[in-house]
Amino acid sequence: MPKTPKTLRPKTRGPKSPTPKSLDKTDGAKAAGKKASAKKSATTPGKSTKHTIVPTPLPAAPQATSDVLDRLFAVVTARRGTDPSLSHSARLLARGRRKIAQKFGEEAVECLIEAVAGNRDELVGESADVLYHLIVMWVDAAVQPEEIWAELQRREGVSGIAEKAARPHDPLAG
Ligand SMILES: N=c1c2ncn([C@@H]3O[C@H](COP(=O)(O)OP(=O)(O)OP(=O)(O)O)[C@@H](O)[C@H]3O)c2ncn1[C@@H]1O[C@H](COP(=O)(O)O)[C@@H](O)[C@H]1O
Repeated sequence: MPKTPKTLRPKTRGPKSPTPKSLDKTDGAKAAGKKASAKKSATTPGKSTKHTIVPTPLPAAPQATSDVLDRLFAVVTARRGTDPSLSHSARLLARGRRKIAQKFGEEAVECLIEAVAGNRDELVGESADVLYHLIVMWVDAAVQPEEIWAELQRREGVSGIAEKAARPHDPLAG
């Protein structure tokens, strides 16, 4: 039976909407303020009192940073050789390099489709899929994330235009 195209399958992962509003500190404080003033007017109808209710700030959501990539790499590395029925990473790693590369390619294509279509939220979700599958590929190939970070750092401050112009001229390139 032909496989259902992945784009038609329901996605179980991927933030389809940005950070929930309830996690937003500013909105939370606003909401708490509204609630407090509603309470206040309910207890003192038509008259203001000298009591001020200070809203309790909601705890801030932990800041998401790119450190998550290092943590994900450690988790995927630890999954290697574990029960494939319990871990998607273990399953992918057990299926081998070709399958891992294929999955990465599929996710990359889905990512570019969303980019071209201008679907911003879907692009965020697909980008996370691409990074996850790229990390599985690094684990399979025994590439450490630090090697990638070092390569990016080496390139820092070097314009791509300047780098290309400095390459030895290839007479066959025209
Ligand atoms: N970030 C991810 C992540 N992104 C996507 N996926 C999974 O990737 C799968 C993609 O499904 P597909 O149908 O495309 O792929 P498939 O099941 O290989 O299907 P076929 O193509 O073989 O038919 C889904 O099961 C997603 O849940 C992920 N699975 C795991 N992680 C991270 O990896 C950690 C470890 O996960 P496990 O290894 O599953 O414990 C988790 O805690 C997460 O942090």
